[in-house]
Amino acid sequence: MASSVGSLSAPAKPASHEKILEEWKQRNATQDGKKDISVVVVGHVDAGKSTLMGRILHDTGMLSDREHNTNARASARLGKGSFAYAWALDASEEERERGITMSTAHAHFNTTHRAYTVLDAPGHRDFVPSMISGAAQADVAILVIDAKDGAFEAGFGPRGQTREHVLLLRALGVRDVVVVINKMDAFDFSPQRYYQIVDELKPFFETAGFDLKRIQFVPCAAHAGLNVSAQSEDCHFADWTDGKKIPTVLDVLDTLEPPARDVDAPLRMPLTNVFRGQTAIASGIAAAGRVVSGLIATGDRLRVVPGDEVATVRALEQDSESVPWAVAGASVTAYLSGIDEIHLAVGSVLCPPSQPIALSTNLLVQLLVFDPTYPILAGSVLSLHHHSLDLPCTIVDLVSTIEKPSSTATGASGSTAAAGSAGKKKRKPRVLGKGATALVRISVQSPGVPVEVNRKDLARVLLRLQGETVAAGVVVESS
Ligand SMILES: Nc1nc2c(ncn2[C@@H]2O[C@H](COP(=O)(O)OP(=O)(O)OP(=O)(O)O)[C@@H](O)[C@H]2O)c(=O)[nH]1
Repeated sequence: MASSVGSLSAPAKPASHEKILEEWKQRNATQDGKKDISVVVVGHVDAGKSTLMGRILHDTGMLSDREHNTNARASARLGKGSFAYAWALDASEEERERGITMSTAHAHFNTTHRAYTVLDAPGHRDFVPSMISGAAQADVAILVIDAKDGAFEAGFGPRGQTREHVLLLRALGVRDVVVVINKMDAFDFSPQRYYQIVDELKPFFETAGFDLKRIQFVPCAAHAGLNVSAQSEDCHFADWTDGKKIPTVLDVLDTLEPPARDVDAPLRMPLTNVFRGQTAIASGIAAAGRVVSGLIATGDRLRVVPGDEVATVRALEQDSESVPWAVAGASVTAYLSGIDEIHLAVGSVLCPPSQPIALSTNLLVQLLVFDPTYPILAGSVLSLHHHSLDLPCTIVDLVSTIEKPSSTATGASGSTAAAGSAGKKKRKPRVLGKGATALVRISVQSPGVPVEVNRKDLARVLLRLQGETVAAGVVVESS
């Protein structure tokens, strides 16, 4: 069982939060239990994200042979046999029909030392907001690259999603990325192709502000299951390193460290989904999301922000199991009573009634500007993304900007260079240029956004304009 949840044998009446924290800290100190990590899977459309996850779920026992065989038969009937593994995550009829992921799917699997919650984000550019919502909840990321001839080049090209996804990950605070170079079967597992891709990606990661020590590369062929959980005689990865074993995707995932969890802070649980659920665990109004800070326990009375409604947690579900409590880092579904569904929405935050999160309509944001097609000026109306919330905002004032220095303009991204490095500072610029860092005032409509400037997880925002992510940043002041 994951280290952030209580056991099923806990009493119906919850222990005090102090006792829960004590138990959780003790468990962590003795390394009893697996560490919880949430991972978002990103990459250009058709790179093989869902196939890789389906394969991982199968190899870790979360998708049975029977379920997989059913998917294989049904997908073959539609002439889409190659999507059999992807169907484990692409569950809706439209997704299966079109062969693409449209919403972010949730699944769970365990490696030897870790309990993973996986968010399989869509690769298609029309669904970037879902990807943002997935990445905002993630501790680490898997970036899937299609190694096929022309496919890597298209994905990494100007219209490809590889670049945008890497920049978004960095902007959303993800620091560890496992780059899975997939479809290596199409190149007969050629080390030349693999290292060519690695060599092109590395400078881009560096320019985007990642620490290369935290970027790990793994070759695989997800569809055939090569180097996902085990190597096989058919793949020649072993030959590349004089017989020394190349780590598999699961080997690498098993070594990632979760970030420190803010368990002592008040509960903050932004909702990613609200629905009427009926499972073996509970039924009724269900609110799913990630515990960003603090802890949640059955019996808790919680305030829903925005609004002043209070609900009671009747039951909690994590990894399809009933749990009495969960702490920061866990993705859970809370079954609520004493509240009407209309008071809950995607983007609402569950908080203790005595310490609700504040809502702000005026934000001072430190921004990193990507490569906008349309100019960003004072008065521009954009959409602001904060966790799963997405609402219109207006740029009220361009306070200052530091233009991208020309020496970094050659970065592989061509879009965001080393932010903050010695560029020229300009007060009251007329427009925000590509690659600039800027301080801007933004207003959003009432009731506002639940941001907390002292907590990075809750201070990050992204700005989009006409279906394109144009800037990312951190709120430094809010009112
Ligand atoms: N040759 C080869 N094809 C693969 C491999 N992995 C996946 N594919 C194929 O690539 C196609 C797309 O796979 P998906 O898993 O749906 O890709 P995706 O990245 O999840 O797609 P979106 O979510 O829509 O962006 C399918 O036809 C897969 O069978 C692989 O290792 N080798």
